[in-house]
Amino acid sequence: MFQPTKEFAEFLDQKDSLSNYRDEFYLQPGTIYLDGNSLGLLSKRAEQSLLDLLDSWKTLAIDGWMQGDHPWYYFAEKLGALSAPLVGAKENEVIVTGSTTSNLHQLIASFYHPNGQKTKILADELNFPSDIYAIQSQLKLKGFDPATHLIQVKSRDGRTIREEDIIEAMTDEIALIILPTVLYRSGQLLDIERLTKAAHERGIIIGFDGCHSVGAIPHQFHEWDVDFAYWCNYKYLNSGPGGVGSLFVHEKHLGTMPGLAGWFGSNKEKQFDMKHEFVPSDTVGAYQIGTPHILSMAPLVGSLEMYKEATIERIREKSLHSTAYLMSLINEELSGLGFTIGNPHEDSNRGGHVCLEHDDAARICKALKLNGIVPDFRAPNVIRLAPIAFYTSYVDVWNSVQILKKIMVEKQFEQFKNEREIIA
Ligand SMILES: Cc1ncc(COP(=O)(O)O)c(C=O)c1O
Ligand SMILES: Nc1c(O)cccc1C(=O)C[C@H](N)C(=O)O
Repeated sequence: MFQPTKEFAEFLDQKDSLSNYRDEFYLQPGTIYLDGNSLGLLSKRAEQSLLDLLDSWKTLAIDGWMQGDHPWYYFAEKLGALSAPLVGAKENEVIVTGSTTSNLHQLIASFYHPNGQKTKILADELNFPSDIYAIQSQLKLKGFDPATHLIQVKSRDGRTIREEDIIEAMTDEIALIILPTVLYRSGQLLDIERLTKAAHERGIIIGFDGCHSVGAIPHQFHEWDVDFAYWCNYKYLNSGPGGVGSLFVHEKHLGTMPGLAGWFGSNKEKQFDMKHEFVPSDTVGAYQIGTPHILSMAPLVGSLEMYKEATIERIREKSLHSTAYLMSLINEELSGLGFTIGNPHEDSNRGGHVCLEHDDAARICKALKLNGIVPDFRAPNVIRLAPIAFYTSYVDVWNSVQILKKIMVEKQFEQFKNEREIIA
């Protein structure tokens, strides 16, 4: 279905209905950026919305809370409502607040209610470390030993987690399940609907870390009955380093007390009554704690506008096509050079990046960077390559594989130590 020539890459670019978005991003000349799954690039619209919010501070000062195009008091709710279509949520189910890890703390504090023999938390052994640290510390706060109360489903191949194994681990002792939607290293996409159904049949609450899928893959969190989810906005959603995270809580759980209360979780009419009795918002806004980080939320305005236009369905379609194209070029051009494609191959199980394994991965990444290609390295042996629907062209993908081939044939990587940098 794909041809390995440059002309074919150019032909794909001509047919690409999202190609007009590329010029909206700050792409550095001479660089092909394949790391938008870790930190997305700045778009001109996101930059403008940040400048707009700065201006509201400049011109309105304290009145910016209730005035201007984006009154700060309602900004987190407004951005949540704008994000809702990306994850198949209702407007009152998504809020932009906190960071991925602090949101997970809030959600465990709210949804982990050990009771009788149901006292354990189920996760997987390949999840991102920060999630595991949060679970361990929340277990300790409840007086449990993570060594016995955190159950981590094992991977059979070191890359992926079998859904059957997860379901088998949903025993009578499990009170809460936390899983990634897409695994950060291998890019495996889990069947969220199936796992949610299996958890609920066993009376278990289930939540998902959507860092590696939201903005690349459409979800239907409300319809699938997912209890909660949380994600960052600085990867596919291009909201900038340290950009504020998001959380989803299913409508059926709204109207109850959050585990960690703070005045910005209040009912908005009552917040400034300054009473010591906390009255939570009846929306997902209840899960906020302190004052919203307005300037770190601002780029999302421009970014979400682009998603509204482009639609997450078209983005997923191009992303799947680009990663399939990348895999076909890897198979065609790099065979016999020691590479293995570690991500699932089927569209239904694949996230937004390609996981390329090699024993010399760390130093191949260094050689790629020297040649103007930006991947990232994940120990022990993974090069992650993410063609981003908004700004990576098919010619970029073609050029990247050609450069990688040259690096391997000329053994350019041998000039480096096979060790990661401080930030991999
Ligand atoms: C899957 C996953 N979970 C959690 C995190 C931690 O996010 P944060 O640093 O925003 O809390 C990241 C990325 O850093 C991630 O990729
Ligand atoms: N959050 C990051 C950061 O503050 C610095 C460097 C990278 C990150 C990341 O997001 C890494 C990313 N979660 C990963 O999948 O590895």
